[in-house]
Amino acid sequence: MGILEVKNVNKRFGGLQALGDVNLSVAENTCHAIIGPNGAGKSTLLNCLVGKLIPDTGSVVFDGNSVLGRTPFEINQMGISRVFQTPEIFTDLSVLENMMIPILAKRDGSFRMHAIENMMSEKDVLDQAESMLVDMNMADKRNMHAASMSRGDKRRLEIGMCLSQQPRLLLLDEPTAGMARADTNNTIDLLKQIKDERDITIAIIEHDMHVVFSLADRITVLAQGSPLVEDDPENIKGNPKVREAYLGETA
Ligand SMILES: Nc1ncnc2c1ncn2[C@@H]1O[C@H](COP(=O)(O)OP(=O)(O)OP(=O)(O)O)[C@@H](O)[C@H]1O
Repeated sequence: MGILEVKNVNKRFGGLQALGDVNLSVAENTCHAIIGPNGAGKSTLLNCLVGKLIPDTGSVVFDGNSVLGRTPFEINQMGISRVFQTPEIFTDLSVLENMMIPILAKRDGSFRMHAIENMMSEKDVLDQAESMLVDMNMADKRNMHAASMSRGDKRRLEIGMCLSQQPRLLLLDEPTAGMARADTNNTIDLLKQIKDERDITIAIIEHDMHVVFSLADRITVLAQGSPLVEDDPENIKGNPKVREAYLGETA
């Protein structure tokens, strides 16, 4: 039994079957990649896991509890954190202030913007944020304006902000989209480090096969809304069905 169990999930948008009978089991403390061509249903599936979409039928169970019917905030409190394609950071604030926000939100169960004014007097929150910046190799950037960071560093900060909430499942939605190769490689190294050092499960959607094969322990290929195959990376690489569906090659 995986930490995340998706069973017979269906989702239609009008006449379009975006997800058809999706089954997915993500084992605890592994990195599970979900790949597939454009329009295969990857983002729709991810949205069903975090409460942004509700499946028409089927179940989504995290650590023995259904996520269906819960708000994105409640699902986050259950231990699922999501990193979006575009970094979701506060560009007007410093790197340190950004890191403090999710820690405050987790502690208080909500976050109000005026809390920023008194944030620096919160010694425990400050210590946790500083410590996470050290873990992310960003301590030297603590006073930088978040807006002035590179795309790779913004993503590093955002991943750190997610981790500061101590999630058990980290969902990554194309974490290296739009990055230069050097930033992509730094992000791969960071995610490998997170995998090795933390008690965490990672599910990743990614188009860049270099990223997928560097990180994934298990891969599910979606095609036209349904799982085509699930296997280990080595077997996925050589699978003619995958090449045909995903790479557009004939077997
Ligand atoms: N809100 C929506 N309303 C109508 N159709 C939608 C909606 N969201 C997604 N779709 C459609 O559902 C299908 C699956 O889309 P989805 O974004 O999940 O695919 P994807 O695999 O994530 O694609 P990509 O790799 O291009 O991001 C597509 O045909 C898309 O146009």
